[in-house]
Amino acid sequence: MIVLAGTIGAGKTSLTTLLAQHLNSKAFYESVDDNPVLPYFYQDPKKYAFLLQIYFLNKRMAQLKAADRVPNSVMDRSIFEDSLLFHLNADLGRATETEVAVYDSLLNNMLQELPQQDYHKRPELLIHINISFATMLNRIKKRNRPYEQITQDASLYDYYQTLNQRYSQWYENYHESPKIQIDGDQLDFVTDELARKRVLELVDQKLNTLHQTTAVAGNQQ
Ligand SMILES: Nc1ncnc2c1ncn2[C@@H]1O[C@H](COP(=O)(O)OP(=O)(O)OP(=O)(O)O)[C@@H](O)[C@H]1O
Repeated sequence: MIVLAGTIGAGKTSLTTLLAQHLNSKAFYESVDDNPVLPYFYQDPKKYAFLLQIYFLNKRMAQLKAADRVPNSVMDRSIFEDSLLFHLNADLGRATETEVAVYDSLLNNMLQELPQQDYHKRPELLIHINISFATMLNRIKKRNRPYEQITQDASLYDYYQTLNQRYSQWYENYHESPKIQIDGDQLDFVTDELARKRVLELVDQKLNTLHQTTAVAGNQQ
């Protein structure tokens, strides 16, 4: 299982599609437009932050179980980032300490579920698409989901900025699996054919290295 990571508008969904095609495998998407809680969350984050996380956690666990059965499956967001987003929301006063404690413990419990398959919960590779704050704002504007627009709610500017900053730190501290970072400002794999090729090359190289390491480890046993 390969998982994509990155802030809002980083291009996770698009790269998931590209990679699944490239690897001749299956893509697993978190559908955003039919998320019943998201518009409410943006309207009243304090009231709906906890419910939104429970919604995402439930969906992602189901997705993980389905993706686990497919070789080389590609997922459009990692379960680990939900925690990053929830902790940011909690720090902004949108969730109580108790809600955070309950969420953290539930996440932990769920990740330990099916212990015989525990290693499958850790992806083979995490791909972080790193974009600057300016690119993030452009993409959000261009995509035009009403509830994400800063013109609707000026406080979103700070939320997005902090989220973008926390992602860099989060990636540095991520050690659940092998990882690779793609420069999403430089490599616009959605519109630029050459960039697309380069990104797929980078991923192939990393996967080859990982497969070689696994083969060597296997031979030594
Ligand atoms: N765990 C979470 N907590 C709060 N909001 C979340 C969480 N996960 C996703 N979101 C929200 O859901 C929406 C979709 O986010 P996400 O980054 O997954 O997809 P995206 O914006 O389509 O990204 P991409 O363009 O990279 O595919 C955003 O408004 C984001 O803020």
